[in-house]
Formats: sequence, structure tokens, C-alpha cells
Amino acid sequence: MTAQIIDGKAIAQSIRKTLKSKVSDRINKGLRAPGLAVILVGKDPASEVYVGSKRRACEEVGFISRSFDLPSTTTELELFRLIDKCNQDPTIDGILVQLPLPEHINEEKIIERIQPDKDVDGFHPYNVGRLAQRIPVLRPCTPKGIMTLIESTGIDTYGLDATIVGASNIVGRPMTLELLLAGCTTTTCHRFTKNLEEKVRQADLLIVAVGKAGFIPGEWVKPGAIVIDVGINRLANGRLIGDVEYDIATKHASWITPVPGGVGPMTIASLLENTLYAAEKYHD
Ligand SMILES: Nc1nc2c(c(=O)[nH]1)N[C@@H](CN(C=O)c1ccc(C(=O)N[C@@H](CCC(=O)O)C(=O)O)cc1)CN2
Repeated sequence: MTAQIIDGKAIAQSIRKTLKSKVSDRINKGLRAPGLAVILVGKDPASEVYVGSKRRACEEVGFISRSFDLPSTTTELELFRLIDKCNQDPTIDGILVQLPLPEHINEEKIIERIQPDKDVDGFHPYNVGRLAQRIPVLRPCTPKGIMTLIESTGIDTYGLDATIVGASNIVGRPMTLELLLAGCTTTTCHRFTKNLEEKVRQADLLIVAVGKAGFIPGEWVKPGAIVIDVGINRLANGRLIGDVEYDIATKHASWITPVPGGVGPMTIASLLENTLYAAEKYHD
């Protein structure tokens, strides 16, 4: 068996095309273009790449992108003040603070400072709580994008055994909530998990988000499984690879996401979807 590729880059591009036409419909109806504030603190090279992609994507679909690039010495109070200003600005529908933040800034406090109706990352406890209670509104971008990728395969998720490797607030935990909502039986693995191999081998649907190159041996993938690789690991030669041993995994899986061009572009497409959603649901 050779797995079919889930082409995140193409799916994300088609979402962006649809969004662009929705924005132009809004403008024709006399409504304003959605606005997204993108806040970057410090000079983490990967964050600079992601933020740059987010800003370009915003402009491509016709959103107003507001950029705030702050030095790594920015205090929590200064960041609170900027978030308060964005919360009050009626032209801003979404506020995104790129993570990770410098160590002296408490990420939880910053996330909670963003008004839930502008939390287009879906990280505010209000939005995570809504997802946990099966009444989602603004959903965390990477898991939301992954659900779109899974839907694109046409496979019915009800009753599938799903294993999620990684329990971060950005991916693993909200991913578990999304998959529960989609009728899967979920197993979430983390650093204290015993018998990881057994949990991976039982998975009809395997999601890996640990950030370690080739962490999951391809041999562990169950025949016919769907494999979603969230890892983006840059090798010394500049090549990007995922958390799953791709060449071997493709021989076992039915569907697999590539790295790059799989989950990453969907994170950005979902952020754009969330921003339009926030504008329409809360601010029009
Ligand atoms: N506030 C947030 N911070 C972070 C999030 C998030 O959702 N919100 N997620 C990650 C990083 N991330 C988004 O910010 C992100 C990661 C990867 C990509 C992407 O397009 N990757 C490309 C490869 C890009 C490259 O050359 O490095 C791909 O996979 O094809 C987009 C966004 C942490 N922080």
C-alpha cells in the first residue's frame, strides 16, 4: 500500500480563494474588510517566518493586517496596554499574539487579556471551554485545519480510534477535543505515557505534534491509518521534516500529510477563517 497525500497547501489555497471572494462580497455590500492585529514580541526566526506568512495571507484575501513588532524587552504591562487598545478598536476583528513569548511574559495572562470575541487563535479559556462543551465558536487554528484535512479524505471519523501524540495547548489538547466532537475514541499521549508504541499501533487516526524529527517510526503505523504530521523540524542542511518517519509510514498508511505543505498552511487558512467568522458573528 502507498498512502495518498493530503495536500494541505492546495486545500489552504482553495480556502483562501473562497475567503477572498467573501471579502469582496462584503465590500460590495458596504461592509468593511475584516481586520487582524498580528503581534510579534522579539526576534525568534521561526516566529518571524510564520508571522510574515500570516500578514501576507491576510493581505492576499483582502483583510486589513495591522502589524505590531515589539522588542524582546517588552514588559507584560506594555503588552497588556497594546492588547487593550486592540480590544477597543472597532476596525480590529482578531488579535493574534505569536507564541512562544519571551520567558519573562506569562502567556496565559496575555491570552486571557484578549477579548474572547477577538481571540482568533481560539486559545482563550472561554473558547477552549466552548469547544470542550461541544458548542465551539472560535476554534484553535491548527486542530481546526487538521479537521478540514481529515474531512477532505471523505473518511467517516465516527468510531475511529484516534491517538494524539503531544498534549500542548496549541495542538494536542484542543485536537483531542475536536476528535471527541467528531466521534473518535481518543488517546492523548505525553511525556509520561507508557507503551507509546502500543498506542500508536492501535490508531486508525494518528496525529503527531511533538517537534522531534522522525520521532514516530514508520513501522508503528497501523495498516490503512490516516497520519497527520504536525511537526516542522529543520535539519542542518535546511530541509524540513516531520515527526513521523515519512518514507516508511507512507507504505502503511492510507492517507498522510507531507511536511512541508501539510498542516502548516492550514493553520494560516484557519486563522483567516476565524477572523472572518469573528467579524460576521460578533462585530458587523
Ligand atoms: N499565536 C500562535 N502561535 C503559534 C501557533 C498558532 O497557531 N498561534 N502555531 C505555531 C506556529 N504556526 C503558526 O503560528 C505555524 C507553523 C507552520 C506554518 C507553515 O506554514 N509551515 C510551512 C513551512 C514553513 C517554513 O518554511 O518554516 C509548512 O508546514 O508547509 C504556519 C504557521 C506556533 N506558534
